[in-house]
Amino acid sequence: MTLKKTLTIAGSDTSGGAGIQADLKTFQELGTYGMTALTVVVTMDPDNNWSHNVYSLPIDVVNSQIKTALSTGIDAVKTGMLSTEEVIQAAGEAIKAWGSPHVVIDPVMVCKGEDEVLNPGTVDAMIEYLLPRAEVVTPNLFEAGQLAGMKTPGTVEQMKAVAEKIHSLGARNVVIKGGKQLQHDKAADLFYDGKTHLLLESEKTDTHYNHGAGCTFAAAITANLANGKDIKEAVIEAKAFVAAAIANGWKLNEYVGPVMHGAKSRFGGPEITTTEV
Ligand SMILES: Nc1ncnc2c1ncn2[C@@H]1O[C@H](COP(=O)(O)OP(=O)(O)O)[C@@H](O)[C@H]1O
Ligand SMILES: Cc1ncc(COP(=O)(O)O)c(C=O)c1O
Repeated sequence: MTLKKTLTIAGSDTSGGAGIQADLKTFQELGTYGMTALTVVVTMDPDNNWSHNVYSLPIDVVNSQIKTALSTGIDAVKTGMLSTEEVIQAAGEAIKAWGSPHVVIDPVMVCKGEDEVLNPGTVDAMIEYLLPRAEVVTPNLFEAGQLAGMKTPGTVEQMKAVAEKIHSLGARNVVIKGGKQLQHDKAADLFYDGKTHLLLESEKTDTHYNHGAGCTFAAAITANLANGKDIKEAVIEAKAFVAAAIANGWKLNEYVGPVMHGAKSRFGGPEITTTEV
């Protein structure tokens, strides 16, 4: 049996819910063979309210992993937490040389909650090296505003304007995640392919146990693209996958509640409605 090969270039979340851990669990659930290029290791301090430590790997080590993985003939690539401009440039150049279209950019800038984990200046590098290579980019509201150089969108109309700006920077498709943040009765994301704005909606789960949702969503899109789905289908199915994962999120300890990456195959996923807006 030949499996489609998916690569994540991202950080390690030691707590297991986000980062490459989320990506590998998702790749596995969706029947692809996952490979990794680690950029940073994130640990949490149990003696200091679970505050985050971020340890960056040397650029040579990052490059060597990317080269190893791409040499195997990868079908789709995802990027997640890329700690420095140097790593963003390296990832972008390797993806360009690789030359295949299935590139999912999750422009991770902050972890959910408080901790700033990315250095300032990385936004410009993402715009230069990653957006022009993206089949799809998946910012949350804050990240979308940063990429567009506009204020953080707070309404669907504002999301549309921001999506158009990000598309003009070279990303072929844009999904802005309204998620829990957007003042809206559903969990709503805006999908823009350069022609049509589609609002994707599912029931909003009332939970704090959503750690890793963004990574899981982007990883599911990546696996779906590797498996041959078109971009719209890949995004809609990924939304159902992550919605099920959030609905079954659970408490790891008093600080963090990860999503359950394998929920959809066990319990099914919700219906996603799509409306042109
Ligand atoms: N409470 C929720 N109920 C259902 N879906 C949600 C909820 N929160 C987020 N989502 C969905 O999960 C996906 C990831 O979004 P989000 O968690 O906001 O990303 P990020 O982790 O990057 O901030 C999106 O499709 C979003 O709409
Ligand atoms: C390595 C890593 N990548 C990405 C994220 C972003 O996680 P989320 O999917 O919850 O936005 C985190 C947050 O802790 C992380 O530690």
